[in-house]
Amino acid sequence: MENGHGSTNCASAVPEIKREVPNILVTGTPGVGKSTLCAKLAEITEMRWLEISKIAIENGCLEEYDEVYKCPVLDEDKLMDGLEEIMRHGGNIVDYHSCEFFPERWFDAVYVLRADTATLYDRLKARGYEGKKLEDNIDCEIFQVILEEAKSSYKEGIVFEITSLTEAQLHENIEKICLWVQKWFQDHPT
Ligand SMILES: Nc1ncnc2c1ncn2[C@@H]1O[C@H](COP(=O)(O)OP(=O)(O)O)[C@@H](O)[C@H]1O
Repeated sequence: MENGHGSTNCASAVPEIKREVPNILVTGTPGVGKSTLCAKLAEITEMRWLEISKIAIENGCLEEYDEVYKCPVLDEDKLMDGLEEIMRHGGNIVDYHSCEFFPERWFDAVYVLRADTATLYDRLKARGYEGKKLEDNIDCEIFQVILEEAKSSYKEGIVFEITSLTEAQLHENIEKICLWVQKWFQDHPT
């Protein structure tokens, strides 16, 4: 089966089952606030927070090390195969800074977090990013690369752009997503 970009992976041969709990993808440039949002959301909804970067390391799903960006490169197929079963059953909040390689059928909602340049710069600097890695991540946000990726990989109606720069916005976003989850349950009675 194809994902949003036409690539394939062998896990998609597994027959689909009807999810009783939705799957949510939270994506965006590093530093936009994905982990902060996901941690809170997982606590409130009791859904499972899947930090893809950590899962990839823990399960040996890394192919090589990118010296320019100083980060590991994912073995996407191995990772997708490993996650297939857990995603089929639903109840997951997937947290990753890219979104085009996940199978489209996995997600019921895709939240793309956005941040302004000044805030993102400070956050990434504080994290120790510098040089090309810092510049490219800032450019990625300015040119809304992840938002465009999400829009071209998932159905328009399930992609939501949100901003999480302050505590107040964080709470607004949590409320908004919790309402979306409630509505999903109403629309998908068991
Ligand atoms: N809504 C928010 N209000 C204030 N600070 C935030 C908010 N969201 C994230 N941060 C801060 O921004 C930094 C990056 O957030 P993080 O959740 O780690 O981003 P990501 O997971 O997208 O890389 C952290 O220091 C975090 O405390």
